[in-house]
Amino acid sequence: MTRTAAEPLIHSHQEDLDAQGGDVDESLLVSPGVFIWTLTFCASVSGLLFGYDTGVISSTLVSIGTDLSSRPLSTLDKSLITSCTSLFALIASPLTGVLADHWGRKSVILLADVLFVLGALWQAFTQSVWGMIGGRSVVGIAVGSASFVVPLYISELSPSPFRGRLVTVSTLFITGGQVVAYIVGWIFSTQAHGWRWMVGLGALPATVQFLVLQFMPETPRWLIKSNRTEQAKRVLVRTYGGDDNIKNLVAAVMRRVEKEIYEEEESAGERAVPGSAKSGWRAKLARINDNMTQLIAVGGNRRALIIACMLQGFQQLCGFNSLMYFSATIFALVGFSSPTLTSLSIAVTNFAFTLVAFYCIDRVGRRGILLWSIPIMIVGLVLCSVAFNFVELPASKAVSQEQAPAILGDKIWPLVILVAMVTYVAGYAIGMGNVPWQQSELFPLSVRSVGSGFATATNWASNFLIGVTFLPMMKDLTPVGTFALYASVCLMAWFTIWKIYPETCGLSLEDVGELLKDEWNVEESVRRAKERQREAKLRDVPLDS
Ligand SMILES: O[C@H]1[C@H](O)[C@@H](O)[C@H](O)[C@@H](O)[C@H]1O
Repeated sequence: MTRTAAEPLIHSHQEDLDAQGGDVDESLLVSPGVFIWTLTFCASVSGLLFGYDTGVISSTLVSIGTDLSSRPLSTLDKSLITSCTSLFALIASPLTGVLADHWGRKSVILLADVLFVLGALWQAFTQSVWGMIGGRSVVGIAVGSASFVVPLYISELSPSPFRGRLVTVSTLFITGGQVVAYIVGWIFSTQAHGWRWMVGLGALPATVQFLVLQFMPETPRWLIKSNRTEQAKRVLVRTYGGDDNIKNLVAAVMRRVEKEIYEEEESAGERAVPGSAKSGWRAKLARINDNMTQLIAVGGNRRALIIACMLQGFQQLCGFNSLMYFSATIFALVGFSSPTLTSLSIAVTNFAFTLVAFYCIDRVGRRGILLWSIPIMIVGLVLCSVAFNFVELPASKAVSQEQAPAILGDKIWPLVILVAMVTYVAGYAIGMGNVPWQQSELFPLSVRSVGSGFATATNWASNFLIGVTFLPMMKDLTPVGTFALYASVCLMAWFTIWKIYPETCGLSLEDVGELLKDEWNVEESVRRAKERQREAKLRDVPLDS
């Protein structure tokens, strides 16, 4: 079999299967091709913007001074500027979830780019606090749309053995964007009006992505659903490589998706009230209404929604973003002389350990990686909570982001807190930080987009909650209580995942739907995942090397 650089490697057993004309197994693919890598990287630029825009706000707030409305920012101004982004993200994700079904996944990425540019320029040129809130809200709509549609786009394009790691690339870009935001913030914070550059720079990658996206295809699954089968076939051929030897594989994927659509349309037909045929926008509204109902009423969809929302909720409620937003404040409180630089260790650890997730996720599995990484988070949080007992905090001063005083006490405990936080963040980045973004694979095609939209809204709602409760909790519940609470949330997450989250690693998108159809199927899924691993070993092909 000849192979060009643009084609994925495929195990030679594939040729035997093709010769026999038998059905084909995606796990025989040995690596993704250049085409799919290129699409993944281009789509993930939205992740970079997501990370950058959410990460840059803390240095922006401390650099604005009196540039807006000719006065210093009040605490209320700061809260509004910070929280409006997550608020608008949470409103936008279910709405653009519906749009992604009608316009296509790519169109929503394009829309998000336009909003990213608009929001960045709006913030950079605004003269008032309300102008800033307006700009941040536009960015919120962009972030809310991009955060669900990019993993959806990637998972619908990816061959199943690589889906986990390809979706993880978008999380790598998010965490990378946060590191870049910290560094840019640090560079520009010393310059007069430097914050305008910090927020304005986000327009650059968005413009580049907008241009590159013109050359990128829609996902084959959306194309098939929109009756564009020839186009879908062309995308699949390029995704799996142009080689004749994979034609059976492409045909098998087409068959699988068409079968799923056929079954879904058949049951929609059965559900339709006789004589209720509508046309135009009425038909569209009826379709949207039907999708929403099906998301809740059909057992498999409901289970998928519960798992996706549960994972997204726990991703935020475990408290990671309080460190992302306020770690400099905490490090200043416990006495580090350079808190901003110390807090960079949080962002860098998050990025570095997402690389570990990238390596492991298709080997260990989604469920597997969560079950062994959450205990690491718990160890970090408990250690943190214990260490805070030994650090004397300035009781007279409220915990505020502005000027937390440098202090005190024994030097060893602040260091223990740093080590504990880094341990927690490492555990988070390996599992919780990225597995919830694999959400799209849980839903069948008919409700994939709306389901992912709702799960993403859960993420942003919980993100908002953590953002507004962290500082009051540090004050009223004390740091010891706050970190102990996050540890107990992680414990709850572990048990819930253990009970209801089946292993989806290596399954095709269509097979995941089958898995959740009648029950959670946890034991069966784990057994089958082990079987797949054994088979791969027997063939001497790592599932995902
Ligand atoms: O997956 C991402 C990532 O873990 C980020 O670091 C975090 O800030 C986001 O909230 C999360 O959704």
